[in-house]
Order: sequence, then C-alpha cells, then structure tokens
Amino acid sequence: MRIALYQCPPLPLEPAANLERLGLRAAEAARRGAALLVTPEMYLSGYNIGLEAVDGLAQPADGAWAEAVAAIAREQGIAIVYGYPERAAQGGLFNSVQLVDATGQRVGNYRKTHLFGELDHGMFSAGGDEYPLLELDGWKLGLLICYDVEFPENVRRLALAGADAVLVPTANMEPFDFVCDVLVRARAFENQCYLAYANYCGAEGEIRYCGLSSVSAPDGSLTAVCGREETLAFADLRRDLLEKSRAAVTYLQDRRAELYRPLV
Ligand SMILES: NCCCCC(N)=O
Repeated sequence: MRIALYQCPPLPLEPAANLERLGLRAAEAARRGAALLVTPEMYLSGYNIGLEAVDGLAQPADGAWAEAVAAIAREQGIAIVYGYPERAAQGGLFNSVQLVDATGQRVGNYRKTHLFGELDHGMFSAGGDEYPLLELDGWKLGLLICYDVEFPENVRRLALAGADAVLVPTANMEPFDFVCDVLVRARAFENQCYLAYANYCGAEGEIRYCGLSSVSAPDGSLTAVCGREETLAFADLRRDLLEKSRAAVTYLQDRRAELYRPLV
C-alpha cells in the first residue's frame, strides 16, 4: 500500500485554508498512487494556539470538519488521517486524530493519551484506555500522536494487538530532532511494524518544528524521509518485506512478559 505524508508549516487558526490545501495535496497524492494521506498533529487548527482558541474551534469527531475531510477523501479516492481538536459529546477537549477511508467513511478516532508539558496540558484532557486497531486495504493500522510514540509501551501495545503500521501525526519541535532521526526508526524495528511519522516544518509562535518526517520499515530501513521543507513524501508499505523481517527479528515471540510485570 502506498502512503503519503504531508509535511507542512502550520496555518494556525485557519481551518478553511487547511482544508483547502488538504484537498490539493490529497488530489496530488491520489494521482501519484497513494491510498492514504497522513497530516501532522492538530492539522486543521494549528497546534500552538492556546486553550481559548482550542475551545472556540474544537469540534465533535462527526462534526463539520469530519464531513469536509470525508468529502475530500471521497472526491479524491484516498483515505486521510488528520489531526484536530476534538470536543467530546460528554464534554472535554482532546488532541485527536481520525482516519477517514476513500469512500468518506469515518474508520476510527484516537485521543492523545500522553500529553506533552504545559503546552498540551493547558489545552487538552488526556485520552483514556482506547487504542483503536483499524483496517485499511488489508493493513492493520494503529494511531498515536507525537509524544505518545516516545513511550515504548504505546507502540508495543499496538504491535501486540496486530498492527502492521503505526501512523503518527506529529508536532515535534527543536531540540527534539533525535526523536525524528533515531527513536521512531527504533520503534519500528523493535516492534516489527512500519511507522509513519508526519511532522510540521517551519515555525508556530516561539516553536520551531523539526520537519524530518519519515516512514520507517520493520527491517530498520527508511522507506521515506523528509528534510526541513514543505514536502509530500511517499512510501510503499510492502507485505513481503514485513513478513521477511518478522521471520528474522522475533522480539515479539521471544518476549518474557512474566518478567516485566513489575514495570507496568
Ligand atoms: N519530543 C517532545 C515534544 C513532543 C511534542 C508533542 N506535540 O507531543
């Protein structure tokens, strides 16, 4: 399955402009054979926008933004994973991502469980014990958001549940380039899955984003890697490579879970 990552500078507080460029990039990605397009974290609203703006912009998972993204997905014939501020029906604001398939159906929604510093804690509640495992074109997909991927337990949990790939919309900033350069690649290898990391580039207020988006393969290779500029990157997820790697690297089978329990 070919996937596309959209590495872009944020357009904070401009959901209409973000939807417009999403449509353009979705069309380009579909033309170039991608079945799925992944955007950065909080793509529709911008990330470093503060509680007042999040409270004013947040929408339910099935709100107008979801309908607009579904229309783009349906029109261009491509699935989309996008970040947005979610207002839960029972109240509460969450940093969320949603997968919409190429027919415009909402496939699954995930709320960021590991909040980063005052930046996240000042805007959102943490998601609960819900890590959806979604299916698209025969691939089992997990969703995480930026800081989530820096906790090995999160990727391991999805891998043990059967994830072939973990999709990670991100807003990772300087000085955390190491996460882009090393950590996400290690997460893919140690869990024998693909890992797609779609980051911002450019700046948002005092934040300077790293860019360096990538798709890491389970054999440790980089299937796609971006620099620090706006980029639409492509990667082919290969079932033969996944199976060959899993036959050679058997961490998941060799685990001694009974020895790890005190770590939980
Ligand atoms: N790598 C630490 C920064 C994480 C930022 C975020 N958006 O979670």
